Amino acid sequence: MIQIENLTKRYGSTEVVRGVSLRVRQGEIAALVGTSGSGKTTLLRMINRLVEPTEGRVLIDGEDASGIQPHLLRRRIGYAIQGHGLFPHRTVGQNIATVPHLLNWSNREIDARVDELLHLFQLDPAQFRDRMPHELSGGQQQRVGVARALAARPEVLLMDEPFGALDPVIRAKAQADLLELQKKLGTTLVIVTHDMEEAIALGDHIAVMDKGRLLQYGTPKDLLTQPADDFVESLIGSAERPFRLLSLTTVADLAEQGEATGATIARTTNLRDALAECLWRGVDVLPLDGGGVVTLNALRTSGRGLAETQGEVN
Ligand SMILES: Nc1ncnc2c1ncn2[C@@H]1O[C@H](COP(=O)(O)OP(=O)(O)OP(=O)(O)O)[C@@H](O)[C@H]1O
Repeated sequence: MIQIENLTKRYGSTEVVRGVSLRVRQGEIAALVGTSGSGKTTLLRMINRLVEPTEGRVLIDGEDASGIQPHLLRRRIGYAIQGHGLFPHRTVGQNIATVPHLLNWSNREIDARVDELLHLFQLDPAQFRDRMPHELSGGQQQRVGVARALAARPEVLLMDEPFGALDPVIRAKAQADLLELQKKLGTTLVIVTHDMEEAIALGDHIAVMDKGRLLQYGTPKDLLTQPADDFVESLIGSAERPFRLLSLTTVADLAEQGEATGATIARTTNLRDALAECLWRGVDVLPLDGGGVVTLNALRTSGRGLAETQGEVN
């Protein structure tokens, strides 16, 4: 659990983070979004004391971070940044081993951990362990960057625009991999992103920042249905809101008995993707994995229901 209490950062007379309080529960993902310069990175870096707070405090599992030596704190908290930040003259294996090495793990333990993480990130150790970072694609570099941040099994992982440099297709894949991994490991995650879509896809809770202030901290649904003010509403994008709401629910909730032709879709498919699939295939019913169907009619009704809850009925 991360508790951020009334955290403020001033440079001279300028307050770049202003009295922010929020909690991230064990195993949850918090996404920090907001305009450029709103203080997201500064807030993130105060969690691992790369930036020292001017006022307020951060508790990690109840322990005041200001009482933990910064270098020890940073070994407990993984940190991954945009453009991966890999050491260019060290192999993939050496990069991943950085923190375990600092913690004096045995060579045997380190080698086993490196291979375990490479497997986890779908990079064959025999093929990738001894490569240099420049011998990897952008997506592979990014995965190694995240693997390195996770190497010493940190309780908390901080990520600053980790997928910002990736193209949209790889980015979606990287997000899905991260979600799966995070569920498996139970890591508490705080991620800074410019991309509301990414925040909605990843965040259990989303923190919206503007000019150093926290405007709203809530679930994706809270933000979509009850934006705290015009700024949050504009960031959410009112035109896309119905689609974003659709992306929060899976077809499993709308499954009906019946049969339909064509390839089945997973029950975890969200309503937006199912709607796109109907339009793309030109059908009004889709078969589901494991039996049953979802109909275009059910998707429409559900979409209308969601729109009504936010007062957008026409
Ligand atoms: N060391 C520093 N000295 C003075 N001002 C700083 C320092 N670091 C950051 N700032 C200022 O603090 C404000 C917040 O910066 P921060 O990087 O936290 O914003 P951000 O929301 O992460 O922005 P972006 O999305 O563009 O990365 C900016 O106006 C920035 O210029």
